[in-house]
Amino acid sequence: QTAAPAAAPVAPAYTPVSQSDLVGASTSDGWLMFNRDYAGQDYVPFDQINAGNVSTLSTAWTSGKIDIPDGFEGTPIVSGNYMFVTTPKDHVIAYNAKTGEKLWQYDYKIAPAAYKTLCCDTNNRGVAVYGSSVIFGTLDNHVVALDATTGKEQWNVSLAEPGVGYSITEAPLVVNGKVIIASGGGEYGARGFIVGLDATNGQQVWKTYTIPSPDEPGGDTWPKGMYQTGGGAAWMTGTYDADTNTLLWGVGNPGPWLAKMRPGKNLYSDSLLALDPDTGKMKWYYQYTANDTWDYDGVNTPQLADITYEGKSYKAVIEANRNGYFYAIDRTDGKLIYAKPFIHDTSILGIDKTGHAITNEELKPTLTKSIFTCPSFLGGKNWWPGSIDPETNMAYVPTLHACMTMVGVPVTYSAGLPFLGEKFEMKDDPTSPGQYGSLQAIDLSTGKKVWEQKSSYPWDAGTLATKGGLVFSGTVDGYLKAFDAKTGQVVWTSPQLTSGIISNPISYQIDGKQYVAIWTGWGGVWPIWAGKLAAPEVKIPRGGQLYVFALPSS
Ligand SMILES: O=C(O)c1cc(C(=O)O)c2c(n1)C(=O)C(=O)c1cc(C(=O)O)[nH]c1-2
Ligand SMILES: [Ca+2]
Repeated sequence: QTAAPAAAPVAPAYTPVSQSDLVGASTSDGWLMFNRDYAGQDYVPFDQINAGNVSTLSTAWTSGKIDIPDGFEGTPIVSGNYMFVTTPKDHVIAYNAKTGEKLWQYDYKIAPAAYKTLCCDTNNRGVAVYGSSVIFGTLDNHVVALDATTGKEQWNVSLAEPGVGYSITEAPLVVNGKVIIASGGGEYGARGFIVGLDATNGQQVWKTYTIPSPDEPGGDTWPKGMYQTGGGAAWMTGTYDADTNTLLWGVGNPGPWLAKMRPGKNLYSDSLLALDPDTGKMKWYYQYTANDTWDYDGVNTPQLADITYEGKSYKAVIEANRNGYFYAIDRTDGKLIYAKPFIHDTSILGIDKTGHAITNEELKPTLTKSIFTCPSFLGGKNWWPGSIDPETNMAYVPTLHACMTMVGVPVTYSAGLPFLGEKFEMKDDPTSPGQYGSLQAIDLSTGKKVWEQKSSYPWDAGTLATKGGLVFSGTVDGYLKAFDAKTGQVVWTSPQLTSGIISNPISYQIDGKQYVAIWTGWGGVWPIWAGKLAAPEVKIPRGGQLYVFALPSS
């Protein structure tokens, strides 16, 4: 390249990221991983932006519109002065996080076969940073490492063929020099797995299937041979307990969807797995929904929190599950602390003496029986990460309110085709018709709702809690909002942005200035699968744009 050097961006210096930087991510000025820190709290200890001044928040810089019509689900990662983002088509872009200057762009070429096995839109939720690498997964199942300062490829490995069911949508997590990442593909019967790759060269160190073979523990919870097409995709980034060196990772729905075809608990579908990050060996598991027939993937972020419940202290892992229950589980042994419904729920009847959900067997469809149940197959909450505020002791949870009809249909497995065995249609929740979403604050020491902001739209965006006493989240019609963390009152609404928001807001500081960043870019699962319920969103313009907000300079 001989282009005019004066126009070339001056790349800021980059400080390589170490394992101790990742362990200390919660006190960093950046946003070093998908959920900011290993605990997965999506909380920043910054209070420059607060209830007193948030009304003056304005745009510091934007990316300009990016003309891709699919859902922008990526969480920007900020390390030093660099911000790394992904587009739904596996492009990676580096910006100067302070000025918005574009530093480089890497255009991954997705194998066309990959597009036929994407259940829920074309998307990429972001990168991981480690050493001088920026690491991400692709829809055709590669994991790629780029040089953070130049965007040049360092290594590129393939985990599975495209077109047979697998696809990677999640951001990797790096622990102890290993890139931990997993596939999606539960709707295609692809047998789920999680891998640990050597971060220096991409070589596989371990691979753990989420669905056991007959000779492994849990293998007897499947009818003969069905584990091979049993789904169980671990398609959302997990978290990590550094104190006990334990990885926590959620597992999705079993395949096929029609449970009557696979009697048994179908471990480890819809479960939380505790794994050794160095070997992939399982320490314990907790199954949220046994023998699931409703697509209640157990993949929502397992968030670490130290809580008190009924007078006792626990090292807990918190998860607002797709089955509509808000769980607190002891993260030292996988035992339930409590689980409480946070939406209208007919699929789950309560919790039994062993601490597990009692599923409503009457509301499981067969080839001849159609059922109506709540929540819908998109769950009481889908993948959008919530946040945990240690000061208010609350979890801020984006929730969905809808029900569904469902009936069995004959299906046989064929690689690369949907493996469902059910037909379904989303319906209004009779207890809250026309109200498809809410943002809820839940007290960690009771599991009970403290406040709720209802919306006619689904609540399709993640949340960010800040020490400034604020909770940020986005709306389907394109507004970023700040809520008072204690009361839920709206204290700031952005101007209407170019598209709807289905991503997770982040915050970072550079040179003593606090920024809040968010992608717009409507898409994701709702417009594809919500049927008539998604009619109001047809008018929402498509295309992505990254917005970065800050207080005006005084
Ligand atoms: O079982 C799976 O493998 C799998 C994967 C994905 C994905 O990778 O995005 C989703 C789902 N399931 C799913 O059930 C779902 O509701 C969903 C929503 C979204 C999205 O990006 O909005 N992805 C997925
Ligand atoms: Ca699924």
